[in-house]
Amino acid sequence: MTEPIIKLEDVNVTFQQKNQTLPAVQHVNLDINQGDIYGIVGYSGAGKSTLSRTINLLQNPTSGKVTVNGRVFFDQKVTIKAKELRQERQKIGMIFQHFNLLNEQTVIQNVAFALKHSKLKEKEITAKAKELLDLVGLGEYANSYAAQLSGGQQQRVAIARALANDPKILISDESTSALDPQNTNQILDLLKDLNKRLNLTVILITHEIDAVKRIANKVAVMDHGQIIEKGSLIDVFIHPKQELTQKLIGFNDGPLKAIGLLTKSGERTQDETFVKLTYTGGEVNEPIVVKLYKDFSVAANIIYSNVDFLGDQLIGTLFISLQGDDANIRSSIAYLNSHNVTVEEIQQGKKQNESEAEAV
Ligand SMILES: Nc1ncnc2c1ncn2[C@@H]1O[C@H](COP(=O)(O)OP(=O)(O)OP(=O)(O)O)[C@@H](O)[C@H]1O
Repeated sequence: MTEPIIKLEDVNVTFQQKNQTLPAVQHVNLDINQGDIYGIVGYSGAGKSTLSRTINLLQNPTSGKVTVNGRVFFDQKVTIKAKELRQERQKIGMIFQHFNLLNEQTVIQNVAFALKHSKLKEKEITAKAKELLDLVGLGEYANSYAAQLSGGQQQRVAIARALANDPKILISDESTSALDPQNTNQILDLLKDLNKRLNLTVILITHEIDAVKRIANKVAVMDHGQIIEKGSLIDVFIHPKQELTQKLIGFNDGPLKAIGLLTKSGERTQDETFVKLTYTGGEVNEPIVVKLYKDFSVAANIIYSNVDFLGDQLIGTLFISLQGDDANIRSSIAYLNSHNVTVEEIQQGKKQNESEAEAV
């Protein structure tokens, strides 16, 4: 297995504020692989920016270990010389909510500015800046002034500037937070495109879960300086374990409440088995309800169904009640499991009580 491009081991950052000690980042362990789009999501103050700044030592950890591109930057103390750190930082581009462009300079001058200290000659710098502007779809705006561009276009210039030194990693710290939904999606799609074309590793710091949903393949949820949940986007979205994760992703507990109420009111009989089915796109190509009835004599009533997208992956969710002979119900669940449908049985007692408690 290849080494992660970024490895954070038990990273802590503590700030002293007056007489108080503030643990901004606590015991963070994170492996980010080359080519990942890693979403780091959480509410304001969770420690996301501070954590991302430890990657290039813009913020020194209080303790822990930071390894980037195979170089140990920090191991309980800074372990890299200042000059080498400057070189290594060039491999890590950053973009922010505010574009920080030089408004009185042209777009191409803004990008060329990042190459000022490179070994390239002036002509080469101009050619490279033009190439970068083409890459972000702004070639025709090269000679416009930064201030004349829309927010989305200005963020594109900032992206071109961040890519000037051919970084392997791009840290996007709330880069779409100041943009309207259309520009947000265009910038996110550009990041995804750059990730594919350049094999660029992207760290997407955001409080907007939809941004993560649109382009990330991995996600970490931060709360009070800690990573409380992390993993592949699909796993975390389908099986969110922490309450905060459920809240962030807008986990719909309506179906559980409905099942609780149905059983409580006696509308449904005790011999029903309630299940939640989850499947990813293309995997369910037989009509489940018909199949269960025809082959297993199990009647399936749909309580709730939904389809959602994670990137371009379709995720289907179905809450159904199964009625029939117990052995047949078991066989039908086994059938579903063997057809790439995740089946979760809803323990009426437990989930019902939980959902009732929430409903009060
Ligand atoms: N340089 C600093 N000195 C003291 N406290 C700081 C410093 N930087 C951040 N903090 C504090 O650390 C905590 C985490 O801040 P951080 O900016 O990392 O959170 P965040 O999740 O990125 O939120 P936001 O999106 O609002 O910036 C906050 O309580 C913040 O006030």
